[in-house]
Amino acid sequence: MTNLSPLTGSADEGAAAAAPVKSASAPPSRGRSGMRALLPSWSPKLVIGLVLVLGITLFAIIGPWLVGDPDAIDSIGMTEPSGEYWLGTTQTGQDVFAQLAHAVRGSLLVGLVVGILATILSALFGIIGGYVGGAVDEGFSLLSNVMLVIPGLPLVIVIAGFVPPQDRGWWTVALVLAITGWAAAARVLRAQTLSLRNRDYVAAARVAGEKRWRIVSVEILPNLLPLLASQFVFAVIAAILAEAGLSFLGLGAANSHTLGTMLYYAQNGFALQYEAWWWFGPPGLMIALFGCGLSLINFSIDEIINPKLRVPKPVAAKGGTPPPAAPPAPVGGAAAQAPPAPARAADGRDVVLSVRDLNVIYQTENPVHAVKDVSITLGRGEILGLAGESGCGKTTLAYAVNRLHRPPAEVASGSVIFHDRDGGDIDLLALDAEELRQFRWAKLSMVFQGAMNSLNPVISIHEQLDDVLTTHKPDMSKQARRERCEEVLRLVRVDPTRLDSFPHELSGGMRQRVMIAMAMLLDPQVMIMDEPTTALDVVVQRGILREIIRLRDELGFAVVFITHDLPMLLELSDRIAVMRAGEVVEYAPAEQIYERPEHPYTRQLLGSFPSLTGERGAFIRTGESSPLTKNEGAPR
Ligand SMILES: Nc1ncnc2c1ncn2[C@@H]1O[C@H](COP(=O)(O)OP(=O)(O)OP(=O)(O)O)[C@@H](O)[C@H]1O
Repeated sequence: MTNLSPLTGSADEGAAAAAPVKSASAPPSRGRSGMRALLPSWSPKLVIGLVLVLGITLFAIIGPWLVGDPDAIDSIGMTEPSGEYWLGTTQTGQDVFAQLAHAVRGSLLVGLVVGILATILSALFGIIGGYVGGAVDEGFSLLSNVMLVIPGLPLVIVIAGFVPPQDRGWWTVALVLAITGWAAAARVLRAQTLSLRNRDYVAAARVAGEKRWRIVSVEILPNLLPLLASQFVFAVIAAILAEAGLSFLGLGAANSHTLGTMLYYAQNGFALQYEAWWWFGPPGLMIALFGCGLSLINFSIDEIINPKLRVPKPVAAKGGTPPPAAPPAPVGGAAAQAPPAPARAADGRDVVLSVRDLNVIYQTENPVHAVKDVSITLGRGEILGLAGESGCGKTTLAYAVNRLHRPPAEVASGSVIFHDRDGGDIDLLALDAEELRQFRWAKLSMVFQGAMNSLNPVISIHEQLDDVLTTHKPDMSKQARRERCEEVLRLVRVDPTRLDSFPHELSGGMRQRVMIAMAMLLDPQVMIMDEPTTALDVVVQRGILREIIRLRDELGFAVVFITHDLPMLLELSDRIAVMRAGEVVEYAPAEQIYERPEHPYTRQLLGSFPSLTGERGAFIRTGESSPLTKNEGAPR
């Protein structure tokens, strides 16, 4: 059995399959290119945050040049805001507006310096320690742990108090705050780095001989950027607040103007008692507005840095007219509107699932019509193969059938009806969240692409299987749940003593079988398997496929088996649907697909597998039984 090699002569067609599709329901694209594509969408939160932060920063930069000397004393004493003094004067006649301009600059400098220093320190100790490991990590961890257990504020007070007031400028305070403020962030970064360094792409970079500094800066650092950015923002806010607190205690930057020192002098000048709101109000408001602005930007940081988290906006058509909205998922009476499903599939089986004219579109800047007018009927106990080259829409179809698709994917039209064993029809596109939760897994389960990595590494196999039972069958006793878990493991030929193992203690094939066992736990009527054996070697793959056929024969569930491996499907399936660029181009019994393929694309797919015509394709060429023959129940 070979994997699908790139189809000769089909490069354009393959590109067409993956290319954004402009269809009647897909509005004209207004794609962003280059750097613009990297920009986040302008959410109100981000806009307000940026306006606040940039406005205050601008005031801090140019304000001090436009105002007079903030320390100049005037004999007019404390006066309310007026045309001459926009924010009034202090007890000693100093201009509050002039003080505010210098104070905002001072506080922002403290915040910026602390933000930069604390982020550098936390990145250095957290990321380097986490990646290098060993003695370096232990040393760095010890240091950050020590910094964490020392109570922060008293330490800041001691350090700040140690520096004589005349030497205590804003930079001294900033240094003290940075030294005491990096440890918690370093711990988080270390934990994240430990997890990232075991990822496959980092291992691949290591094997490829990349230097350590490059692995850290190119493979690991970009994944930590959202964390670093929010830690920076948090450090800036915390520093401005801490400086204000220190100054309020008289331990702040004695010879500098900051918002904290302004509040300190306002308090010492009895501004509250004199109800001189113009003295203590503006600095307090500035701190609140700047913190608020940074927090709002912080909300958008993940979206800015991680393209996966960007919420796609509906794309407007040229000329400002909104695009024709995709019809919403049918509700309520959708089953009635859909063409009635045949009671029996073509081969005489009862129908368990019927998909009619399903359309799924990824509503991105360049909408992708990934599933086009697909209609398929799954018979009870049938194995339906879904074949087609990469990107033709197989996974999108499977997800939409199970309502697992997420924005930007939208079901534009069509229906998916489940014909229950008990007689009722269930319109899957009309189920609400709770109905869907009860339906999934109990009646239709799914084995995902790369399933062997879907098990949680820190939870035992038993707990993971047990979770499914406790969720769907809360009345089942503990003993009965254990017995059912053992039973399904036996069904997939994994020793039940493995129940208490953790995923890493099992081989890839065993993990795959456990996932299939999990999908069978609730005795579903349909199982969708999305390339469940792709990552496995051929021998293990065949073993698992044989189990699937045996289990189907024993338990009678239907299977939708998705793969690009057409020869495998020919051996496994009753019927095969061949997909191309989102459409089902041929849908027929497996024998017919093999013997009399009608569509040129099916012929092209078949022709691309050398084993079909070579020595090893005996079953395919002659119809002779192979070790993997349908309805064969013999164990490996
Ligand atoms: N989140 C997304 N946003 C935009 N387009 C997407 C998204 N996910 C998938 N697509 C597009 O939808 C089309 C179908 O993708 P799908 O993953 O369903 O293909 P597939 O046949 O399952 O491929 P494979 O066998 O490689 O998994 C592709 O053109 C793909 O680029």
